[in-house]
Amino acid sequence: MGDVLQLKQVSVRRGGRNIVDHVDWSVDEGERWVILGPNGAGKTSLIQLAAARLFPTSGGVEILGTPVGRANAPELHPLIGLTSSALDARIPGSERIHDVVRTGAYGVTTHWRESYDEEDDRRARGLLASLGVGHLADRTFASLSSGERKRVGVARALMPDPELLLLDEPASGLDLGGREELLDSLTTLAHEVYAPSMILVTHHVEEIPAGFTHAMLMKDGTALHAGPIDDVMTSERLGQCFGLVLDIEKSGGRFAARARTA
Ligand SMILES: Nc1ncnc2c1ncn2[C@@H]1O[C@H](COP(=O)(O)OP(=O)(O)OP(=O)(O)O)[C@@H](O)[C@H]1O
Repeated sequence: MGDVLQLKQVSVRRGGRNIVDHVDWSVDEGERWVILGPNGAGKTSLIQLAAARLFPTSGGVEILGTPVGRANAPELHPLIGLTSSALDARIPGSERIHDVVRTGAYGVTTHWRESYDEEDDRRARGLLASLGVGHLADRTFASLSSGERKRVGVARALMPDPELLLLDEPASGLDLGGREELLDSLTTLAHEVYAPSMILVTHHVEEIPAGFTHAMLMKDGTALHAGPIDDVMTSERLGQCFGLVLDIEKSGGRFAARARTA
């Protein structure tokens, strides 16, 4: 098992402590995971391990059946789509949106000497359209709203047709309309036959798209609970993770949570 991603007793040590602490985790084809946890729990570190952009201090990571090391990580990168605000920050503001998406095929953030064929152009246009931002293809990255940038980021991450899609806080900073449009796009993507396996990090249960299958709750670098989403997303488990007494509800495949009042 763990044919997409397998972590065995993975720790990452920084500043004299384990920021990821003995994590075991398996992600299989077709699964869509959400990772939740308080600030500093280790969620982004875990995503970076899954992206072969961070390496364990101890333990082993396998991506798509290949044990990951610094030497072979670049070969794995085209198989992994990644979107995060750190990556968005590296894209020059003057870059044309069509190029922002096309350069995702090479995992670079600015158009230089790579060559593209008609199929690449068609794919970039198709992805922008499927994320509802096809009309922005000729605009510059700097001219987009944060919600539009997030959707362009997902289109870019999908450009190399990855087998694993990693989304680090894709809905952060979006207004209600922008968040709902993005989640709708992700739910549509989740239900496509050839959709990649997905891992999404968020701070808010309301930002979990319908159709996600599994959840991990992280705390202090550990995987406190991990498994099928309805087993993990309970008031008791989520409350334990965030140190709160919570009520959690699910309706139409979406979750909502709030602190319990006396
Ligand atoms: N190079 C480093 N040296 C020391 N500590 C680090 C280093 N990199 C990360 N950390 C710490 O590791 C912890 C986990 O960070 P990480 O970004 O993975 O958490 P997170 O759950 O994504 O947090 P947030 O929800 O706030 O984005 C944090 O306490 C962070 O300060």
